[in-house]
Amino acid sequence: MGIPALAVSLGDPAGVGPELIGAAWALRNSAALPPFFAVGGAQLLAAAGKTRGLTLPIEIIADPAEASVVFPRALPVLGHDDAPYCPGAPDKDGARLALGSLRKAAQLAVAGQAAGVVTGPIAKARLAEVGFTFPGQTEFVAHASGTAAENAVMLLAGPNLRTVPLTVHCSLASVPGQISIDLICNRSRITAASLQRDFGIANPRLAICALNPHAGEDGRFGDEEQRIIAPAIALLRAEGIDATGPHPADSLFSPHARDSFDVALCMYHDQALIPLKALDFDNGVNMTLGLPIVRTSPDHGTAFAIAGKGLANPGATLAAIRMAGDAAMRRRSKSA
Ligand SMILES: NC(=O)C1=CN([C@@H]2O[C@H](COP(=O)(O)OP(=O)(O)OC[C@H]3O[C@@H](n4cnc5c(N)ncnc54)[C@H](O)[C@@H]3O)[C@@H](O)[C@H]2O)C=CC1
Ligand SMILES: NCC(=O)COP(=O)(O)O
Repeated sequence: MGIPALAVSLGDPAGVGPELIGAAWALRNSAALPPFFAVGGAQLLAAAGKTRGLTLPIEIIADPAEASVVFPRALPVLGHDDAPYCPGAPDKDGARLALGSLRKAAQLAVAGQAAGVVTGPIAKARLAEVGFTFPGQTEFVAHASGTAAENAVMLLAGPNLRTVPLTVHCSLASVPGQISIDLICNRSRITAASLQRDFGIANPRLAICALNPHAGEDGRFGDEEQRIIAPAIALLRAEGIDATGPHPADSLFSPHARDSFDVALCMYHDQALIPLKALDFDNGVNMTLGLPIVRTSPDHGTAFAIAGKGLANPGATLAAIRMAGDAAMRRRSKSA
């Protein structure tokens, strides 16, 4: 029996998520995408597709197992949950639909009825208004799959770069207090194992960023490098992990330096996401490492201002679906 289809959650219905699901289905052959189905939103997806000039054949399915058969001729949509299409105007009904779609997609992946989950972009503040208590979809999917939040690691991956933010959705002021030897070692171990398992990199090279300018300049601009980051790197190296650093972050992303590592572990969100989005915005994928299930997402957000205008680039959604399919295949072939 083949691998099941991927479950794709809608994201916020007022954002670019729904139109990009339709665009991905329309490009499925040229983009060599694995089979996927959307979780809910049949009317919404049809209306969003129209804004891009697409008349999408949509078939509602009752069981994810039907998706792979339907996929070549129509966009499979699981179930009847729906909402009106109001691009650029998020509301609570839409947030509830987004949350229900995310929850169901994650459940199906956990149950093995989907090969993995690809999450459409949500606005965290909108979902919080309808009871979403997690900082983001990363922590939600970790919880749904029985994984401790500290073991769910955010990877941003594009054709030119992979980065991991070691701290994520928190204030910049809280970052120095959150960085510890345990945090760096735990997330580095998960990253190294995931690059082997999901990307087939036998001996991943991890570049660990400094926190301070010039890696602290021998303690003149901060001592986190000496107290925390260098000792963590020494521990990782003693375990056989190819970790280097602390690297001054300003030069780590130059074309020459990028050849010297497979992933950069960064101390805070923007240190990781700025270079990734500068280089690979239209093909960037957010993947959660350390889970028993595969989860990816496009790197971008809801982009409310351009939703429904035919302007949103589908590249990151295509890349997220493809990466999830590749990872699921690798896991499947290893366990066979
Ligand atoms: N994976 C997810 O669920 C993510 C969700 N977000 C959420 O999205 C909301 C908006 O966040 P922003 O920081 O404004 O980021 P954003 O990615 O939504 O928009 C940033 C800029 O990029 C443009 N853009 C985004 N996607 C595009 C695409 N596919 N093609 C062309 N242009 C595109 C937008 O028009 C805007 O100018 C926030 O509520 C945030 O929480 C942000 C990042 C990821
Ligand atoms: N900046 C990345 C982002 O917001 C995605 O977060 P998540 O919802 O995937 O946890």
